[in-house]
Amino acid sequence: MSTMKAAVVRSFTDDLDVTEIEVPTPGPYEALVRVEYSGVCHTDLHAAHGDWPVKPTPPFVPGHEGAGTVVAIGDRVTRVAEGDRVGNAWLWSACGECEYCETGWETLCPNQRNGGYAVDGSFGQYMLVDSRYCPIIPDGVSMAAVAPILCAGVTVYKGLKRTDTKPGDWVLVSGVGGLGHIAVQYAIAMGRRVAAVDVDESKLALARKHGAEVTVNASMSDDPAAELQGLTGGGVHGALVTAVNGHAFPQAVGALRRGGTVSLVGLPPESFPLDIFTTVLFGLTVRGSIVGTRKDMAEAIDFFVRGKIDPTYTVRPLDDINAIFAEMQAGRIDGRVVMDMS
Ligand SMILES: NC(=O)c1ccc[n+]([C@@H]2O[C@H](COP(=O)([O-])OP(=O)(O)OC[C@H]3O[C@@H](n4cnc5c(N)ncnc54)[C@H](O)[C@@H]3O)[C@@H](O)[C@H]2O)c1
Ligand SMILES: CCCCCCO
Ligand SMILES: [Zn+2]
Ligand SMILES: [Zn+2]
Repeated sequence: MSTMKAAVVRSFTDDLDVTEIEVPTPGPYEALVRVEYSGVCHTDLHAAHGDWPVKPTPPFVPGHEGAGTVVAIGDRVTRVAEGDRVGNAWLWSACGECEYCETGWETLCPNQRNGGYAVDGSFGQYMLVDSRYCPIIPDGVSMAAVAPILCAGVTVYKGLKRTDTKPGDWVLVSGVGGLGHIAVQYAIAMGRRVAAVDVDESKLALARKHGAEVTVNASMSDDPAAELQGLTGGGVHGALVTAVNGHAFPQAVGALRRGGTVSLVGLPPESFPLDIFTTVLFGLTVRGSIVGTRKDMAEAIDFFVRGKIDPTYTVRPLDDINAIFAEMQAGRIDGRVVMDMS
């Protein structure tokens, strides 16, 4: 039995256990991947804490922004071969047969399996992927830099598409952390004008660095929504909320122009009030958006390959995972942390 180093969630209240575990064996449609880098998504922190109603079952290995090289394949695999560069993703697999899979909405598949949640993920030196769903990583790009695209990138790209905005429209990015700072870049690349809101000045500086025209610090504003309405000449046409605090959600709705759409992506385990009268009177749309399909993933990676997206990231060792989670919980991570799995 060969072993690998991995960070394991053994309980929702303890630190992750960085230890040696067995290297898995690929099933018929699976590939075994030597992980080179893995991004750390706030979802991994939610997972490790059991934040959500549908909880993972410890022990498990989190991580769904893993990038690496195929080292073994199952006997039914045709889409990838040994030596290919692939990633894992939240959408680890889907059924391919339900009404959602049949209509381009595999991300809504009720039979989907999720990487780093129901299936061990990329916080280890090896991981399994479903060869029919794993993202393909083109040659010639940095594995460390592409890792954040595998969740943060595809999620904000899809979430921006779901704001129903067009080039020249104002888009608010609420929360400019791992997802949000990449959202600013996709929005700019998609021709939108970007407003950004966060509660941390260094995050807002990062938003401006990546192209945000106006920024608002919600922790220093009496009414962030009104301020954004003023700064954008009547409100934003679309909003993408990636914030990890419920207060950001009604603020984003309040920042919308008449007829505007807010795409909810952030997942603080909370709810928020939605004013019925103004939602109806102003014809507002409030919708949830979950990661992206394989097609969205390929498109999001293509934006990156063409140099339109430049994730801000810090490379750290797997051994730092508990410190990384503590810093993330405290809002002290600018951009993305990418762990070196060598
Ligand atoms: N829907 C999806 O498909 C999907 C995909 C990936 C991540 N997520 C979720 O998105 C959220 C963000 O993930 P991340 O990795 O970017 O997290 P992150 O910790 O890197 O960033 C969160 C950001 O929210 C900001 N924030 C906190 N309170 C705020 C407030 N009141 N107003 C505005 N901003 C505020 C923080 O300062 C930080 O910049 C998490 O809840 C994660 O689970 C959802
Ligand atoms: C419901 C959880 C969605 C998490 C997406 C990947 O971060
Ligand atoms: Zn994620
Ligand atoms: Zn399905």
